[in-house]
Amino acid sequence: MSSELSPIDKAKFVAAKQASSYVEDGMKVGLGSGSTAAWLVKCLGERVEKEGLKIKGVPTSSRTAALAREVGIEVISLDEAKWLDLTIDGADEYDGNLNLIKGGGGSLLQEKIVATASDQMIVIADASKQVETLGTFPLPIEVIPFGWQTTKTLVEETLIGMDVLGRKVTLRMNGDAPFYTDEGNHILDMHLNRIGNARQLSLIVNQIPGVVENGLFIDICDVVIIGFGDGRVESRDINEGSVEEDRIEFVETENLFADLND
Ligand SMILES: O=C(CO)[C@H](O)[C@H](O)COP(=O)(O)O
Repeated sequence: MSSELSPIDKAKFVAAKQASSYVEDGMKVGLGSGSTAAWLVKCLGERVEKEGLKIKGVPTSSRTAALAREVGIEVISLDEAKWLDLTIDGADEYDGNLNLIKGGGGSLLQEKIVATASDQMIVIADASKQVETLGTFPLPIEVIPFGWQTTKTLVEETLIGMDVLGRKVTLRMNGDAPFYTDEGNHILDMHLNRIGNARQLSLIVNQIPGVVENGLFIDICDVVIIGFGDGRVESRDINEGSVEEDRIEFVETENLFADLND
C-alpha cells in the first residue's frame, strides 16, 4: 500500500473498507461526516463504479454530500428516503456500551437525526477513540445563535451538581469568527473530562432553551468497527455481544489510497 499513509489513516481506511461490505444493492444508506466517514464514501464510490452497486445515500453534512456526488453515489434527502437501512459514521469517542460522543466536525445534529432514522448504525473508528468513560473529548452541543451567551450561562449552571469533572464551556470558533453548522447554529464545547451519567446529562442539556441537540449518542450505535494500522479490523456488535476479527488487504486498493491522499 501507499507508504505515505500514516498508521492512523490506514486504521481509518480498513475500518471504512470493512463497513462498506455491509452495504447491499438497493439499500438506503446514511453517510456520516468526518475523515473516517470520507473514506467510507470513497470505498462505496469505488463499489458503485466497479461493481455497479446501486444505493441511495443520505449525507449528514454538506461536505459529505459533495463528496458522495463526486464519487458517483446517488444522493437523496432524508425526507425522500424517510427511513434508512443503515448509517455508517465516525465518532470522537465510544465506550464499552457503544455509546458515543460525536460532533467534533460540527455535524452532530444531522448525524443524530440520520442515525436515529436507520435500522442499524455502524461506527467506524481507529482504536484511539475507545474510552472507558465518555468525556475526555469535549462534548459539543448545538445552540441557536440567538442569545447563545445566555444559553452558555444556563449550560454552565446546569453542570453544577452533575457527575462531571470539568465545567468549562467554550464557543467553537472558525478563525476569528464563531463556527456555524450546516443548520446555521453555533457549537458550544463542554470540557467535562469525565461524564459519569451520559444518559442523564444528554436529557438535561437538551431541555435548556436554545440548545438544539447534544453530541451524546446513547443506545443508537449497534456495531463499532475498529481499524488498526496493520490492516486488522475488529467488529463489536452490541446486540450479539460478539467481537469478530478480520484483516483487510491493502494491495488491491492502492489507487483508492492515492485518491484519498489528494
Ligand atoms: O462526529 C463527527 C463529525 O461531526 C465525526 O464523525 C467525528 O468527529 C469523527 O471524525 P473523524 O473520523 O475525522 O475522526
